[in-house]
Amino acid sequence: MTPHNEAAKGDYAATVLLPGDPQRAEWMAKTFLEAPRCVNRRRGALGFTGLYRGRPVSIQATGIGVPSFLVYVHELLDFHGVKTLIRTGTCGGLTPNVPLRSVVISQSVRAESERSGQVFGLYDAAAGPDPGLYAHALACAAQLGIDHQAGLTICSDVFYHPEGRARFAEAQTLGALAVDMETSALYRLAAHFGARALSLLTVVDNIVTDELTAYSERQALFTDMARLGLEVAAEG
Ligand SMILES: O=P(O)(O)O[C@H]1O[C@H](CO)[C@@H](O)[C@H]1O
Ligand SMILES: O=c1cc[nH]c(=O)[nH]1
Repeated sequence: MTPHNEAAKGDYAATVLLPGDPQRAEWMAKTFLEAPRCVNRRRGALGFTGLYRGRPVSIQATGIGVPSFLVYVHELLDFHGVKTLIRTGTCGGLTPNVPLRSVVISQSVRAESERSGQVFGLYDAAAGPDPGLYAHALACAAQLGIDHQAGLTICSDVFYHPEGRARFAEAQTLGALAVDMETSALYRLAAHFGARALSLLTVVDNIVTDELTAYSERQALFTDMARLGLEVAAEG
């Protein structure tokens, strides 16, 4: 048990999928895992453990933004000894070439703020995805016929920003594909603890074209990303 998670040692598998939204965590667990068991309800940050293709896998909701993410994932790594983290998040497309509902695989990440997620330098490691997980995700996505792109993603601390889309101009010149709010923390924290990490993101809106998916279609929307994350978890 930790201050934010009622699970006992041993309740989490060594590999944990990390959606932000607790409803996505519950849907993924009940849709894809055999014998899913809820291991955390504290603060509604639902966590589940079950089997995927006979191997133990957990799914833990992390909430919105780096501060929330750092709490839940630090405790998974430090207390529960988790070794592999696969974010199954959502993102906003930063280029018209990233189709709505497709999957972005974060090959590298830039935090919008240099200070984001840093605790006196603790997590200040040059960090990216685990090369093995990344390569495996690319191969699985191709094999499963999942519409995907891999590249630079941006991690922002602010969803509603007074500058609107203009604040992403520099990122767009760097070729950034999409923005989310947790991936830089994922890669930094995993590097600090010597864990493996990968961020998979479904495009739910596009900041350039103003296209938007409806929340009501989101379960079906996440099928590709969930399958991809679980396949990487099972074999990666
Ligand atoms: O859908 P999740 O996984 O929460 O991810 C994205 O959605 C939230 C913003 O709406 C942020 O957490 C962002 O990173
Ligand atoms: O526009 C978006 C969509 C999802 N997540 C974000 O952080 N931004």
